[in-house]
Amino acid sequence: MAEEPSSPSPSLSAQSSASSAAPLGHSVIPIVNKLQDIFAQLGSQSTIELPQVAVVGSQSSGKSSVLESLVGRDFLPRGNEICTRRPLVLQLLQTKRKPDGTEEEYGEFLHLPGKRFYDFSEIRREIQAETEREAGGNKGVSDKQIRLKIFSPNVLDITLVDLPGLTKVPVGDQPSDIEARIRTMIMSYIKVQSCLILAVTPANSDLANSDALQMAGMADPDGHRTIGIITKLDIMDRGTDARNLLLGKVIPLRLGYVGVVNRSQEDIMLNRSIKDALVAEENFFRSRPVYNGLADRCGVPQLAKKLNQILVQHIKAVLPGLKSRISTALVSVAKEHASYGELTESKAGQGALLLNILSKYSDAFSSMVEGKNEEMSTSELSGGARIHYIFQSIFVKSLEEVDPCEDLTDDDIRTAIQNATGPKSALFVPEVGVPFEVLIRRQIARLLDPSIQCARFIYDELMKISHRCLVNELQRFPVLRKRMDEVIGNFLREGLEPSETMIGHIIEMEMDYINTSHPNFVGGSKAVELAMQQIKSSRVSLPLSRQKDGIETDKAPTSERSVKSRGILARQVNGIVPDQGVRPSADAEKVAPSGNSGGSSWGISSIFGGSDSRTSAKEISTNKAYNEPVHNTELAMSMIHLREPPTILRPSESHSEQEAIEIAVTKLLLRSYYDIVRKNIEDSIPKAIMHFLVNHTKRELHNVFIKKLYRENLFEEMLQEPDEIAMKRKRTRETLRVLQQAFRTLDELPLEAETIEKGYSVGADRTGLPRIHGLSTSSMYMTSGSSGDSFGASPNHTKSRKSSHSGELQPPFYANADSNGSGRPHIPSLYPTLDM
Ligand SMILES: Nc1nc2c(ncn2[C@@H]2O[C@H](COP(=O)(O)OP(=O)(O)OP(=O)(O)O)[C@@H](O)[C@H]2O)c(=O)[nH]1
Repeated sequence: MAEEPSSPSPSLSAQSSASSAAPLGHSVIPIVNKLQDIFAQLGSQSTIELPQVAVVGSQSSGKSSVLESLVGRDFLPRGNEICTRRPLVLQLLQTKRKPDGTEEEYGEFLHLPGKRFYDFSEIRREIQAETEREAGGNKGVSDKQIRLKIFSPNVLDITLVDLPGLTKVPVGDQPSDIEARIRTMIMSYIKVQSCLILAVTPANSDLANSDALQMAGMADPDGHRTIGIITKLDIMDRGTDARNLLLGKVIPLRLGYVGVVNRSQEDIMLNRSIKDALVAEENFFRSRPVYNGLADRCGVPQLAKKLNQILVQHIKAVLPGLKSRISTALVSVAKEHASYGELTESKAGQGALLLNILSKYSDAFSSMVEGKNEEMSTSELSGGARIHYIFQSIFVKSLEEVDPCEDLTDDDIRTAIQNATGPKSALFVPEVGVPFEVLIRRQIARLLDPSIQCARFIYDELMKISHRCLVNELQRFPVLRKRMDEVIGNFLREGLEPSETMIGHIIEMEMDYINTSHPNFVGGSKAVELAMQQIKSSRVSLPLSRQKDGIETDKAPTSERSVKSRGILARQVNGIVPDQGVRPSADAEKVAPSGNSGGSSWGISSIFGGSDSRTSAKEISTNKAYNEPVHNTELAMSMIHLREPPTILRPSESHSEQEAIEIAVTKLLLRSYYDIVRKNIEDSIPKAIMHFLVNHTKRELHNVFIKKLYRENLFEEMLQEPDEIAMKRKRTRETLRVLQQAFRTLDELPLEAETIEKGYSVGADRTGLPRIHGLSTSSMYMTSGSSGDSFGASPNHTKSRKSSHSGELQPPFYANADSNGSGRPHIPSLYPTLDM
């Protein structure tokens, strides 16, 4: 056994030499710890999954003891009765030795910031006290972490998590489902992909029943991040050893096993130090020939080194993601910071700032209206698109749906015709032209309301757009925002007035001159022709019985009649759908066959100023009106009494065919002309609104802002910012600084680190050990010659072992590295039980 006489008693401090074998790890892990602190400062620790090492196992399997040995100090509550009852997150941080060679080791709790614990037994007491604060004094378990940092020159940089041990039977305050609860808690740590799992199983228990391996198998089925730890090698039954366990022959594990000997309860009671324990452990392995050749998997120092190597690779793997997260955060924080702007004190600076804001606002407003805004939503219409929608899909569509004759009954038309005839009606044929004009004006007037409404809608839209401009930038200037809102509100209201006036003019213009010469207007003769056709077809379509029974026919429900005549009447001429309900009145039907062929003589002249034989119909109605008093003549022989004219006079009830034609013609004319006006309105109202309101605002807004707000004496007041903004600016600046620092820290990673260790692929090489970027990890572990030697694996010894195994050229203490001795490079599944 080649012992190094000069070497100090092996403790973790001895690992500093081992760690120098893998300096890359040390260039990375401090960065991660730095980042951890940075993110803790940012209060977003949970957003980054930093690599951790969690210890799992059943109760009293030796988890805390393993951790303690790794740290090299006594500080964890340990023992048969004392268990881990809250997760303890332990961050080991390597510090530099002081120039005078002395070392300083201390712990610091997150819940007691700034308080350094130099006495490690005090740390233990604090852990116990803190455990009880949260989980009570009677075996209760809590998932609330205790966070502890250990600063020491004697540790490797690793974050470790000590977890409560798995237990089956509830004791003390433990709830009945304690096992399930602890499993869930453990799972929440070890399921995280960046968590390395130390699955602790005591050597004196059955590995096949190991809770630790079972849970690790669930969390890490591929075994990429599970290291098996076999404790209590010293108290195995006489005649048994853990060689096969360590070689993975019982349950193979990709990352293999490390066997350790911790202090026994007796050792603890005797206050045996960890240093002594490590010496004892070393002696233990040295004195057991069965463990010869397994130096790489025996002892706490080996575990520490192995862990560190793997951890480095883990960190490497998460770095790019980390970096991109930081840069994303950086971008958004920088943006937020920029939105708070810089403080501007000078008048000139304030003026420039104000001017800039006003210009940007006006530009943003125009962009939104024009649809050039970069932040335009893709989920809904906004800005100009909404304006277009209001014009086309609301305004135009609503107008298109209006039927000008919808609210005009035949009686209305008849009344209008008779009123237009005036006193001469009995003698002369009236013009349809006059009632047409009266009626069409009435219809055109109806267009005013929707047009005004349309303008108001657009006004509302512009208001909305204005509220959406520069929201972020103006956040810091509430006074300015308010003043700008006022200015633009007033300005838009002012813009609404001329547009409404213009709309009024447009409608009045349409009403003022009814252009019956419009080329698209159906015209009188065509209308008459169409009306005649309608009447004719409706008559043809009437059942014979109804034709005979005039009164009944007249009183038949309109709907029934219209439905029947619809098929024949519904023809579109010049864009006009003839009135489907038009039908001859009872009188008309009676009169028509009596030979008044006047229908054929109807033409444009008769409508717009011509004369015709409308007399008969009129006469009938007049006669009828006078007939009633005549019945009473015998009662008034001497004096002829006139019936009092009724206060309200209705049009004559007699309906001639001519009248029916008149009504039909009027409707045709109304529809045709209304169509022309509607098209004009649909076209000119949006134009008026665009010109007087929308574009006017776009053009003038900037000038108006300058005129109303750009006053030197107002700068101060308008650029006032709330305290909250100043605070936010300060906070984001700080966050930004921290993030930038984090980003730089990541950038400072030595290039070689990037290239040499690009993450470990756990594919095993021929040694059965994981490969790290093409390098066998064995070569890395081999650099720890001291530890190999410390178990007496002298070079010679090594050689002999090497040759004893399969003849392959590989380091001796890996000679049996393939977990099942088959030389199989890969262990496909983690837990197939291999019987020996
Ligand atoms: N002989 C011997 N005793 C050990 C070994 N490891 C741990 N022990 C003892 O086993 C007992 C439990 O050890 P702990 O380290 O507290 O075990 P734990 O898994 O952390 O326990 P819980 O936190 O309660 O689940 C203690 O008395 C230790 O001294 C070992 O390798 N050999």
